[in-house]
Amino acid sequence: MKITFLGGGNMAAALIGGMVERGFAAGGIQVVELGAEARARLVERFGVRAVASADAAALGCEVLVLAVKPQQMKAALAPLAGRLGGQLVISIAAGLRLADLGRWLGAPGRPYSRLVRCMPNTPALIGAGVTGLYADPSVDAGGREAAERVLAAVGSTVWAATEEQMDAVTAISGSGPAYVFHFIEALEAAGRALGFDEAGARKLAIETVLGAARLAAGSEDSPAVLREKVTSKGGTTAAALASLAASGWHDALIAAVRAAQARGRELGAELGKD
Ligand SMILES: NC(=O)C1=CN([C@@H]2O[C@H](COP(=O)(O)OP(=O)(O)OC[C@H]3O[C@@H](n4cnc5c(N)ncnc54)[C@H](OP(=O)(O)O)[C@@H]3O)[C@@H](O)[C@H]2O)C=CC1
Ligand SMILES: O=C(O)[C@@H]1CCC=N1
Repeated sequence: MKITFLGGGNMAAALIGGMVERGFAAGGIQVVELGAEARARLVERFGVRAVASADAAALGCEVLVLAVKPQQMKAALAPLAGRLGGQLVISIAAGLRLADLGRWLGAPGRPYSRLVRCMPNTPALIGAGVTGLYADPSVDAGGREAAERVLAAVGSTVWAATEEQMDAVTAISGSGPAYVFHFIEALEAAGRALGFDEAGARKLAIETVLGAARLAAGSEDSPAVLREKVTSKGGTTAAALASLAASGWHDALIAAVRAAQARGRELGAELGKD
């Protein structure tokens, strides 16, 4: 499968790195990226072809992945408008709606509809991503399978029932790694405050999150039951969890996810006006 990325930043690099690592031929991957340094890095790291603008070779792909920032999308698509000939287009942009992408990509009066919205996350780089997908209703089973094949190469996939749900996917798992890194930072800071050096505190924090996530993923017990199994009556964990509850962190996290979802909707509405 020939695949071209429009935009070669953080998320495109995570997807490309994960795909190449998992046996996707680098020769079949091209990147259209404005930045000369970013292009050179992609060529050096992954052996892909990187160009500054979408030439005929770049558009001679089966799958085009839109991986520029939402605010950059309309301008990035302008040179492609009306030039696509049936390629499956996968947008990974937060918020942007299929109808607006289709309008920007199509010819006047003829919106492009072979479109799938996807929301991956950066653990794709190590094949441990999770991606939500939603296809325009006109995309056939072959198109849906092709989108799923690309994203399944770098982790697991979940189909959303409605396009609206993509803003929720973005808020939970797209942005989610940042919440987890923030948690690791806090646990590491606690380790430092309790006398460990940086390396020791970081190792304790990261290995705890890694081990707990692996245990949760492989266990028949729910996360709540696993938590209870750590929490001895009258013990240390109970003291920590009571302190966390008093700080309202559980509701704070739910509010944070809702804020991310609202921002996704806002981006879609704001940017789609044009
Ligand atoms: N980062 C993440 O964890 C995730 C991001 N996403 C989505 O992925 C998309 C990209 O995000 P991210 O990788 O973080 O952003 P980056 O800014 O790292 O990557 C975007 C890249 O596209 C380049 N670019 C801008 N305009 C054009 C153009 N017209 N043609 C070609 N290249 C262009 C940018 O160059 P320059 O820097 O010079 O502007 C930049 O290198 C976003 O839409 C985001 O919503 C989705 C899931 C997770
Ligand atoms: O922060 C963002 O907007 C993007 C989308 C999900 C993760 N990063």
